[in-house]
Amino acid sequence: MTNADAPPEVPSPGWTTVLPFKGGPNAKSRLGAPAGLATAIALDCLDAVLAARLVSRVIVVTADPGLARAASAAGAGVRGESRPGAGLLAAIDDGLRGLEGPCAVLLGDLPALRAPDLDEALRKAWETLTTTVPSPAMVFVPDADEVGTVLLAAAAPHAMRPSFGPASARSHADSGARRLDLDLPALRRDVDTQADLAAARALGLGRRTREALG
Ligand SMILES: Nc1nc2c(ncn2[C@@H]2O[C@H](COP(=O)(O)OP(=O)(O)OP(=O)(O)O)[C@@H](O)[C@H]2O)c(=O)[nH]1
Ligand SMILES: C[C@H](OP(=O)(O)O)C(=O)O
Repeated sequence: MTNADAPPEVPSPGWTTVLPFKGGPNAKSRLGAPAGLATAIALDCLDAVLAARLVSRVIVVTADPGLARAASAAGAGVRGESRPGAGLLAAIDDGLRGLEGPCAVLLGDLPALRAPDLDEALRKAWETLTTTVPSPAMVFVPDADEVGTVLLAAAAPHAMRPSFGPASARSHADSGARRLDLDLPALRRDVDTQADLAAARALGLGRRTREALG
């Protein structure tokens, strides 16, 4: 197919993006990270989301007062957890409550993420949600290991059925979400372990994470 034959790009509207941050002393426990590193990873990810052109509103959900202050100072809307300690899915529910229009949940442990990566993913998400027949209710991007999920998106919050947790890529696919095939390694590089952190470093870490690592 030549460029002249390519279908026209579907313009994407602005997205509300929900970012859950656990924070506190138990954040990134598998990484064995000191609190400063977990916070740096979260805030680098937030910076990329705030800079994305297709993101019109950012909602951070966290029970961590320090992260809440930093996220608010950076320009994000911040919500506390209505049921602290109830876990990730409860926090995501808090973030999605009362939203309207296209919305995405992005997990907040992506320290190599850049704004153009997220823009490309959201553009593809909108195209897939609006032009695929039959249209999927949700789309998702699996993590680099193909086990977890980094991004889940829908045209409206009532269509969101998040099933983040163990093997969530499979759970989201089983629930009818369409997988987005994207060549965006930094978007898919979540950091759970030291090996993941080394892989993220090779892609290029955000400033705060670099500084936290010395
Ligand atoms: N608000 C909120 N965010 C959470 C919660 N659990 C996980 N998250 C966030 O969801 C994303 C993915 O979670 P994980 O990779 O399991 O992160 P984590 O729980 O800090 O890491 P581990 O302790 O190693 O499991 C990260 O951005 C976490 O901060 C929670 O209970 N509340
Ligand atoms: C929550 C989970 O994240 P992971 O623990 O795999 O980072 C997921 O991908 O759904």
